Amino acid sequence: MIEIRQLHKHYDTAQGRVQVLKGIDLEVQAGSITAVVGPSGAGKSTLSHCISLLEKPSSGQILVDGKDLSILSGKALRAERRAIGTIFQNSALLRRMTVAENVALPLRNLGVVHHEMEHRVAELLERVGLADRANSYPGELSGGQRQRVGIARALALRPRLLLSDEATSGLDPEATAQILELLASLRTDLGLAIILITHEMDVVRHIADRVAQLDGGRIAEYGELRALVANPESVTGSKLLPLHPDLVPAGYDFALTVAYRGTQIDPSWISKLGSEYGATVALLGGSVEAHQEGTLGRVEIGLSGIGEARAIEVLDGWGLHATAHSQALRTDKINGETRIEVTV
Ligand SMILES: Nc1ncnc2c1ncn2[C@@H]1O[C@H](COP(=O)(O)OP(=O)(O)OP(=O)(O)O)[C@@H](O)[C@H]1O
Repeated sequence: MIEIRQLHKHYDTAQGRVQVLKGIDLEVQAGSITAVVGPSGAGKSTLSHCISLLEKPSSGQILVDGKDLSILSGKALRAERRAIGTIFQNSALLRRMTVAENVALPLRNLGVVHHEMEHRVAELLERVGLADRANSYPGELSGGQRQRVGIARALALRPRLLLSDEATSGLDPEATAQILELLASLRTDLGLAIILITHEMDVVRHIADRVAQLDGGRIAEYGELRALVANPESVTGSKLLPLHPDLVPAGYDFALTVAYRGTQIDPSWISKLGSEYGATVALLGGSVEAHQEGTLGRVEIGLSGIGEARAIEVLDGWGLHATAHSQALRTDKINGETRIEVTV
């Protein structure tokens, strides 16, 4: 398990002290993926550099299975840093070395004997699906393949934490999907703790177990992905599955924001509101996606023919968390806009 406790980082500049990280607490269990998201300047890169021990935190702890790595330096730091493998946006491979030589680098630096090294490199390349490209040079590979070589190299010393710093930025959707599939399999098969620093909400939604929203050097929100999405008040949740809160359409009594809370939601719940409770439902907007642990969804509906409290109660019984629109929104009725009408 990786624990980051009260991590602070400041820089002293000619203009004075810049406090970048202001007490970060994070806990990443083995076999789980935590995404760190946040706007530009929030401190994501600084956090990444501190976790990978490229930079020393000003204060706080980075505990790997209970051992504080932030206080180490020199030889002790080099030895313990092995617990943390990092993959970067540009994969950072050496262009004049083959794929196999790049993956072997950390093992070579450690003085691993030749035949053991060859065996391990072959195993790693097999793991990332590039066994047939051992003798290629990075320039001969696609961006996604280079990134997989970077992952193989990061795994060479059997780390317990894999830190992915914007590793899928700039990759096309297919290559991104392959990298995410690989990371998910590493989480499950090797029980790795993975920290994903990213600005790509699609990536987070597909793969993260927990999400930390960094803002101004602090964690503004932190929790299970499912819980954040199911909480209509969560800022992170609304970024993960954005809705466009809208007004109650003409002819409808009220509108609800409905978040999927359970993992087994009956997909016909909208029509059931009509067939079983006599409601008329307008679908105003929404986003529903299959996720590894079931369906994630946030949907906005307009309703009539049923009371608001009753609708909320019924939806709750189906594993759906409904919240009413604010009074201000309800008093304004919309006219003339195209709506998707659901016949129930
Ligand atoms: N070496 C440094 N000296 C002074 N200030 C720094 C230094 N490194 C980062 N900062 C400041 O810390 C803040 C956070 O920077 P950081 O690069 O960590 O943010 P970020 O969330 O990664 O942003 P982006 O998504 O744009 O890469 C910024 O205001 C930046 O100017």
